[in-house]
Amino acid sequence: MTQSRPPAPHAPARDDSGQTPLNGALQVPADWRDFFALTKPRVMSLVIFTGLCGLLAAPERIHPVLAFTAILCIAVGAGGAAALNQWWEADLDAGMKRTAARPLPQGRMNRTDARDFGVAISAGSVLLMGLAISWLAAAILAISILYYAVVYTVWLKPRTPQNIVIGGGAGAFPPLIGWVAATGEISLMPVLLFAIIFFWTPPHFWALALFVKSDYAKVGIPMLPVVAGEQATRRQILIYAILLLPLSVLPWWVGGAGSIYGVSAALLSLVFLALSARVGLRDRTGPDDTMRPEKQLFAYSVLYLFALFAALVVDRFLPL
Ligand code: HEM
Ligand SMILES: CC(C)=CCC/C(C)=C/CC/C(C)=C/COP(=O)(O)OP(=O)(O)O
Repeated sequence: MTQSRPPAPHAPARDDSGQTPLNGALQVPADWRDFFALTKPRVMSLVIFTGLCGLLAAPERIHPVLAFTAILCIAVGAGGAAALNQWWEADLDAGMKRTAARPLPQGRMNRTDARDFGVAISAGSVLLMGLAISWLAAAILAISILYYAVVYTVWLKPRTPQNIVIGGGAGAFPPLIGWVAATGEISLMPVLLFAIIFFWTPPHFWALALFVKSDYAKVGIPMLPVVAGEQATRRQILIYAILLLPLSVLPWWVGGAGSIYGVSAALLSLVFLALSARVGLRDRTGPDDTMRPEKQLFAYSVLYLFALFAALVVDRFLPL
């Protein structure tokens, strides 16, 4: 039977000692579900999927046990980085509707436990990747963890509206890591896969930022719609979607993928461009606007990346 947990009060102020949860006392001691939630499993599912596709699309095969270990390391490393992100941002998360139900703002976990968990599983994943797979893959995994947990979360996010453009590099590493785990080296194809996610990230995130703008404004995070306004954000979304179209077909153009991938990439990116144009060319919205085109673009962005990377793998095993 599922254990029922009492609703926790909305978290108030920051605990400066960093030793206790935000609302002073634990409401319910943390259990595995809280630690699991700390890894942002829904977001990381796509990170893991793109990492797996990078590994499967590579021209060399490794033993299934090693392949499983490599993907496990990517998953655990990404989860560790997500835990560190939430440890650092616990007070901000408490102030935003979208994030207030997370374990730390809800007082289900000590902040130090979240930090220690994040450090332990991040370090463990890098060490295992190095010992079992390769130190090059381990080094790239370590860079991506530090990129997300430190460069993006601590440095860029609170400082610049270009935070996710530069920070987008963090989420673009998994297919590169998967590829390097399989082949032991970096080549053009994994760099192209990195570039695709890098250019996909701004429309993915800014579509969401447009409809949760007030949350970010409330806690003082300088996301683009807050700082530059809605219209500028809409134009930027469109620009990145235009760039993504030729970029997504480049793996086929350079001969790194076949026509199943090429046709899929073109079709998927055309739909992405159409939805982005609907958002990008939209006039000002009023306060009661449902932001349906923005919500649809965000949902499609997730589907897009799943489908694009799935096409890459199908293409690899069913070349036409
Ligand atoms: C700097 C880069 C990125 C930022 C700032 C960002 C931000 C976000 C945010 C704020 C959400 C809403 C999540 C929530 O409310 O819990 C989200 C959802 C999501 N993101 Fe990203 N994202 C980024 C990159 C990526 C990357 C690289 C991937 C995967 C390759 C990814 C996959 C997802 C998925 C799958 C969801 C939907 C989760 C759900 O179904 O609830 N994101 N993203
Ligand atoms: C292997 C490895 C380390 C991969 C990195 C994974 C990854 C997808 C990084 C991108 C960042 C991400 C999910 C940001 C969420 O934004 P946020 O943290 O600003 O969102 P929030 O407001 O929901 O906390």
